[in-house]
Amino acid sequence: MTNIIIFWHRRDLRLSDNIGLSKAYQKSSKLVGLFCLDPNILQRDDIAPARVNYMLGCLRNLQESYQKLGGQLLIFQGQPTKIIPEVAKSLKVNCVIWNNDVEPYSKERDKQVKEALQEKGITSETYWDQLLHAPGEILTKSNNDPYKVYTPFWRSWVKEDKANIAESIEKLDSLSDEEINTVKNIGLIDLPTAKDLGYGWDIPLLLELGETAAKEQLHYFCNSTIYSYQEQRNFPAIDGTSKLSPAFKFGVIGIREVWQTTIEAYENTRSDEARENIQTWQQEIAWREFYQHCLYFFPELAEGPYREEFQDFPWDNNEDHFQAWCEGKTGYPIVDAAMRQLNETGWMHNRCRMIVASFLTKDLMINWQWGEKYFMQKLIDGDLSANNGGWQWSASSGMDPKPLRIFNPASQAQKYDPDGEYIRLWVPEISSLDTEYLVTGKIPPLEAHSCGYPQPIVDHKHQQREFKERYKQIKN
Ligand SMILES: Cc1cc2nc3c(=O)[nH]c(=O)nc-3n(C[C@H](O)[C@H](O)[C@H](O)COP(=O)(O)OP(=O)(O)OC[C@H]3O[C@@H](n4cnc5c(N)ncnc54)[C@H](O)[C@@H]3O)c2cc1C
Repeated sequence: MTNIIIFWHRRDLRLSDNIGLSKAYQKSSKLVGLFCLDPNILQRDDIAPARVNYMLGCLRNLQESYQKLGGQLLIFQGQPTKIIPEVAKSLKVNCVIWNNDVEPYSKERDKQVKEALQEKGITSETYWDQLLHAPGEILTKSNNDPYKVYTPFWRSWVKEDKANIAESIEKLDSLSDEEINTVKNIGLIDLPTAKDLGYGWDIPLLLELGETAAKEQLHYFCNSTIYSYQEQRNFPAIDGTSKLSPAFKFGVIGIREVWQTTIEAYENTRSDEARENIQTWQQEIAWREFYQHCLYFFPELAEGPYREEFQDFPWDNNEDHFQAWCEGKTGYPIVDAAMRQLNETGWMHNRCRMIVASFLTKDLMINWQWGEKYFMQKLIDGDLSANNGGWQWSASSGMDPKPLRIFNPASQAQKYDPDGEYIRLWVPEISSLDTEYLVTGKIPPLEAHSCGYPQPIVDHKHQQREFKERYKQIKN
């Protein structure tokens, strides 16, 4: 009789270029995929409906892919620490395999699952899959310490050889009905819809569901937009970025395949300029890895500011201001456009994420953790390491202590939305006003009033001075 092997999917909702899955397949073609809907995650108060919809849609797609190969992806609901060992025992498997993650919760959960399996005499194997370089592979030359600053991290990271695409899995042997019956009482369910779980979402998602769609998007991007990425990525009205972030978040695309595709794009051009553009995109892939390494080595980042002096920052934390920011009603058109894009689509352009994060922390002087949580409640790509990294960078509380950055919303809009196209799209009530008013934010009160648009809730110049004063105090 062929031994059954379990592969536990988590942030790797795909069959191709999946290291742990390939290793499992090498051991046995009677490989069953398992996914556990974990209440510790799904019942948190920072879950975004768009994200749950994307995840469940990709799971459905993955289930179909398993079926096409003759196998099964079983869905369970409950505590993974209980379910995984019980299912493994009932199916009499002797090995469970999964890919590692960097988040503090996942690390602790995985440790407990490993121990519970061990107690039942079942082995487990884990692999690094979601990163081109696992934590510990990129360390400072001087002390073998994790990097805390991005640029030297990037220089070391880019020099290292990258792994090849993992071997594909082909034909699978399915479980018998009898075998399935043995796990029915352990929380086996039919895959629910997001609505069933209370996360209805009727708007088209940023990216189509599943592995094939993510690959198509990657190839489309690497055959076209990537060649002008460096310039265009900063303009929110232009479709100049890959829009692959949800696929990265849930591992719907393999990172080695992504890298390989950028190398092909590089080799397909002789233009130095085009090559620079490709490298700029590769640098974003390295930012993603940098923040994951940071979270892995410094899990305290998830709890609060990395720089201790920020523990005592005298935030204003004005609830009305926070509400206005969330709803896109601050009277600063570029900020409001961005927040409405987030609320309406579950995604926000990177330039705008930086603008609204600076505005919340430096203009409204609201604790960045409020913004971090709000983003997680809305983003389709919401990811602890990237989100926390982005927020701490914007708040100046993180590990990359550059001189204090304060974004001026008007200069940002003048530079990156010079025709007010993005503002007009997302703040339609002011779309007929002069571009000058939109980008400077200086809308005459009467005109603003007749459009039903609010006056600025704070004065940028005043707040900027005030923030610098408070910052000086905490630094002393
Ligand atoms: C305050 C703030 C919060 C953010 N929150 C998240 C988040 O929750 N999840 C998330 O994936 N990204 C986050 N980012 C980073 C970035 O805004 C998004 O990754 C990007 O906008 C996604 O769009 P894209 O896929 O078209 O990106 P592209 O420009 O095509 O970049 C390709 C990929 O590189 C990675 N990447 C790009 N920029 C960054 C970055 N600064 N940090 C880490 N990874 C990056 C992403 O995986 C992205 O999909 C945040 C940035 C800021 C300033």
